[in-house]
Order: sequence, then structure tokens, then C-alpha cells
Amino acid sequence: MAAVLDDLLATLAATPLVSVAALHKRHGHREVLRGVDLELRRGEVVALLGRGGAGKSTLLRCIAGLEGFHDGTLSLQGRPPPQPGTWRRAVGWVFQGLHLPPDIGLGWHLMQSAALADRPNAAALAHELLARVGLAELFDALPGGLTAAQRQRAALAHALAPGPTVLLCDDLTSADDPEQAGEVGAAARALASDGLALLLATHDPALARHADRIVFLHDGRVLESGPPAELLARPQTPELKRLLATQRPAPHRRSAWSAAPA
Ligand SMILES: Nc1ncnc2c1ncn2[C@@H]1O[C@H](COP(=O)(O)OP(=O)(O)OP(=O)(O)O)[C@@H](O)[C@H]1O
Repeated sequence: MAAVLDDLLATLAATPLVSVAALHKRHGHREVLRGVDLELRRGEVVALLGRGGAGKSTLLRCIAGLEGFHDGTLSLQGRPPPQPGTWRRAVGWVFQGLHLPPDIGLGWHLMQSAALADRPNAAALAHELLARVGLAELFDALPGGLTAAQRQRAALAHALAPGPTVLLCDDLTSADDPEQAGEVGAAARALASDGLALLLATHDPALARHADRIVFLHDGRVLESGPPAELLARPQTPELKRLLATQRPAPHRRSAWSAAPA
């Protein structure tokens, strides 16, 4: 019995949290995703790097079940996705400029979100989530007083309140702010755990360099993928070379904060 259970747990651990194969999606006559393959495994941070219009947000929306697709397969923890538009707690979503209520302290807002998602011990969870993104001391702080990077870190914590296993992050940083990219990248790294993987859609190599793996999307196709150190140092395709030439990653800087272990 114990051996069967061990096998089952091993199979579960080996099953990708997200698996996308040969995904095609059209908007009108325009093919926006043209046979995309992508896997996201437990504990991984994957950067989906690409210019504006590459299809990053469309792919995230398909994974989140906000949009359907025309061909290919998509599974979440080995299961087919529910119908587009169906709420799926396993997938969290965070994007740049996420609205945080201006007159509610960060921790109180997190508590509300956790309670709304029926999570037990909402207060303790709110404290834990803020600590995990390095904002433990800002429980009562209002969003207005935060830096841009702190707001993004608060948004990451907020997206975790319902307890997702996959966090989809859309364009969290702007390319002209490498310090923000460093802080948000470090927060993403600190959050990834056995129970959570993150997919960061970005046009910013300074953020992508914090991931375990970069998947380079161009015009609806994955042109290359690999560990950041390799891919950013030795891009193989002219398209990635061009992107890097216009948006050079800034030299690696240590983040100003260090997150609590996940
Ligand atoms: N609802 C829609 N209807 C028609 N075309 C769309 C729609 N959504 C996206 N597109 C088009 O699909 C292409 C991919 O868009 P998408 O937003 O996925 O790219 P992206 O890589 O996320 O870009 P950005 O970084 O600028 O957000 C673009 O050409 C866009 O104009």
C-alpha cells in the first residue's frame, strides 16, 4: 500500500503544473499563437520573454482559462482546463499596475482576500505572505507610500492569498527600471516552492535573468529556450539578438531586501 502511495506521489511530483503543446490561437484571421509548447514544473520560475505583440498575454489568458484556443492541448496538473471563463482557484494572476485599494493597509487587504477565498487563519496567512515578499513590516502601510517595486511585491502577495499553485505574471516591470526588475525577480524566486510555480511574461531581460528558464516567444512561436545565463549570453536567433541589443540586461545587483525562506 505504502509503495502504491509512493508511486502515486512520485507521479504527481513529476507531472508538470502546466503543460502546453502545439497551441494555436487566432484573433480574426491573424494567428497569434502558432504552435506553442511550454511546460511549467513545480517550484520553477519561467520567464516568457518577448517583444510587445509576441503573444505573451494571449498565452497567459489561455492558461488562465480566460480565453479558448483553436488547436493544440493545454493541461493543468495533468487535467484538461475547464471552459473559458470558469473560475479556477489553482491559477493566480498578477499584472503591472494592479489596483490596490488606496485606503486599506496592505495586510488588511490581504486578510480580506484570503477570507473571501475561505482560507483558514486569514490574519496569520496575511502576515506570512507579506514576509515572503519582504514586506513584513508594512502590514498597515497604505499603497500610496510604496515604491513601484514594493507595489509589485504587494501585488504578488495579494495574488497568492487564494492559494494558487500557478502564478501568471504579466509585464510586472518596466524595462527602464532595473532596480525594480531586481526586486520583483528576487521576490518571484523567493516565492517559488514545491507547491507553486511562476510564469513571468516580460519584455524585460533584467527580470527574465532571475528565472530558472527563459522561453523566448516571437510572433507567436517559441524560437529558443534555456537557462538565463546561457540564453542571454549566447542568443542563437537574430530575433533574440535584436531584443537584447535594444534592452540590455543591467548588471546583476543584489536586491535591497532578502526574503524569508518559502
Ligand atoms: N482581443 C484581441 N483581438 C484582436 N487582436 C488581439 C486581441 N488580443 C491580442 N490581439 C493581438 O494579438 C497579438 C498578440 O497580443 P498579446 O497582447 O498577446 O502580445 P504581448 O506579447 O502580450 O504584447 P504586450 O507585451 O504588448 O502586451 C497582437 O498583435 C495583438 O494586437
